Amino acid sequence: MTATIIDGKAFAAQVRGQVAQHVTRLKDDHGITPGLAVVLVGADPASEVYVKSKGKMTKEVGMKSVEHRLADTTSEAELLTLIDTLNKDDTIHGILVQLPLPDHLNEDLVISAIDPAKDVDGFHISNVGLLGTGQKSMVPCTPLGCLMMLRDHHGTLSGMDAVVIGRSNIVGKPMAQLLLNDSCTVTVAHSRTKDLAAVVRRADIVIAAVGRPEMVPGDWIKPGATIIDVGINRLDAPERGEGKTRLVGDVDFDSCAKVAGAITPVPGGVGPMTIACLLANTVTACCRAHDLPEPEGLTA
Ligand SMILES: Nc1nc2c(c(=O)[nH]1)N[C@@H](CN(C=O)c1ccc(C(=O)N[C@@H](CCC(=O)O)C(=O)O)cc1)CN2
Repeated sequence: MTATIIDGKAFAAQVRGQVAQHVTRLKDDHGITPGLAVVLVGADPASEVYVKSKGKMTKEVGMKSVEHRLADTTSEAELLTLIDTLNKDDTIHGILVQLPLPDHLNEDLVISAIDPAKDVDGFHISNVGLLGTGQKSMVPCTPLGCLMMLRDHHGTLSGMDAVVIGRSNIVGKPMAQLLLNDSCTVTVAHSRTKDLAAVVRRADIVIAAVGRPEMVPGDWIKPGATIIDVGINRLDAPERGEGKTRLVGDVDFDSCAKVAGAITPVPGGVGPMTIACLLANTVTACCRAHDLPEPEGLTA
């Protein structure tokens, strides 16, 4: 078998197109422009790239984009004051603090300062609780993107056996919750899971989100299974020239693609969906703030 490649880059462009249509409607029919504020503390090179990309795509879909770039010496009090100002700003519907934060800042405390209604990352404890109880919430962008790709590929996920490898608060746990809400039978595997190969082998859906390059080999995969690879690992690639690198996922793409029914590539799979879903969440937050119907197909 050779797996179908699920093209996250193309799908993300489609989602951004839908977001742009909703933005036009909000502007034309209601005089409202959705606004997203992104806060970056410090100068982590990867975060710089993601924040720049978020600003560019926010503007491309017609939304207001605000960027706050703070020095890595910024105190917790200064950051909390900025969040408070953004919480009170009616032109801002979504607030995102880029992670990771410098070590001296407490991520939990910072996230808990964001108004849950503007928490377009879905990391606030109120949103975690709402998702966990199957209620309307803001949903973390990466798992939402994975869910959209799975629904698009399969239609319904009901009754499917899903294994999520990784139990992070940002991906693994919310992903498991979303799959459960879609009536999958869900196993969350992690570093202490016994016989991980056997656990993965029974899955119709494998979500790999461990952050270990090419950890899942093809002989762990049930023939025909769908693999969503969340890993983004940068490896040295001297074969491409001095100082060159290449990106790989958490699954060994070549061996897995021979067995799976469908697979997301890295790059060009889950990554682009993360930013598309951030824009979708901002439109959703804007509609909720103004008591307007939510955009269909862009929420969980
Ligand atoms: N507050 C948040 N911080 C972080 C999040 C998040 O969702 N919220 N996620 C990641 C980083 N991230 C967005 O912020 C992100 C990661 C990767 C991509 C992406 O498109 N990746 C490309 C490859 C890019 C490259 O060449 O390096 C791909 O996979 O094709 C987008 C967004 C951590 N922080």
